Amino acid sequence: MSAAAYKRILLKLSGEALMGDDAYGINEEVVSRIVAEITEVNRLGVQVGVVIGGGNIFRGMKGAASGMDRATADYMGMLATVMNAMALADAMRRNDLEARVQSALRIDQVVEPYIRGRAIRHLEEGRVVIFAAGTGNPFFTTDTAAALRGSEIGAQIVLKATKVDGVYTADPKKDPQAQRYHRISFDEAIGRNLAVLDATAFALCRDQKLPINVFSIFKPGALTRVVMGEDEGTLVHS
Ligand SMILES: Nc1ncnc2c1ncn2[C@@H]1O[C@H](COP(=O)(O)OP(=O)(O)O)[C@@H](O)[C@H]1O
Ligand SMILES: O=c1ccn([C@@H]2O[C@H](COP(=O)(O)OP(=O)(O)O)[C@@H](O)[C@H]2O)c(=O)[nH]1
Repeated sequence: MSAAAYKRILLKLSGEALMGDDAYGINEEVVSRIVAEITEVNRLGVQVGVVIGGGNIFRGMKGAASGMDRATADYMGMLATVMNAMALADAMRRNDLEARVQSALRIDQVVEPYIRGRAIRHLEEGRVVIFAAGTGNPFFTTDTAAALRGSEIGAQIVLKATKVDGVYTADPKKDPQAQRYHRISFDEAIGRNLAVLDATAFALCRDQKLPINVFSIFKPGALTRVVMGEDEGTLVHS
């Protein structure tokens, strides 16, 4: 019997974190460690949906800053997440973990389109579903996609695995005095403009009463600890 605290989770993986110490792209070692952790959680009987970012390949804001049309740049960012999703699914296959990629943008020869009912069915069958191409809309982020897909599939929590080990009073990369919160309410996180998630994602999770746990993608065993209901990172709650 599983002693996990959740039956269904939505895990948001930072694209940038997939680079590891590389300057660009996907670091094999990082991906296989993440896959091993997801496999462990899957074997505990937890249904896992994943939203993956694309920042290791392309970020819309960066394209727009250098003069590109913002929407065009954002579509490129969404396509970057599809590549990451395929790499992740393939790493899962090599680890004997069944996975399906569903894309919010149609590329039927490559991956399944996003169909909510089918995604839920895959989850019930014990397959990991990787949601690619974010929300399918420019001007959004994969954090918002995580809040959206998490709400749609009825996940009990959104787990944001990122470069920092929780939510801080200020950006810890800029302010060495910043203190980590153990728990924080949505109202306070939004009110204080804490930028670890974008405001749209925070607002959607708050409306849906969908808690978020922010933790470090680099800390071995952290994902399992969060899933077991142990104290790890920061819990953002209603
Ligand atoms: N109050 C805060 N607490 C924690 N991290 C913060 C905060 N404000 C800004 N950040 C920054 O948010 C980043 C994580 O968010 P983001 O860049 O969206 O990551 P991801 O690529 O995982 O989506 C961290 O690297 C951190 O520097
Ligand atoms: O619903 C979405 C999700 C993502 N993106 C684009 O895809 C890029 C990659 O996603 P994100 O920056 O969220 O990835 P991460 O920060 O997790 O690496 C973004 O910069 C956006 O340009 C988008 O336009 N709409």
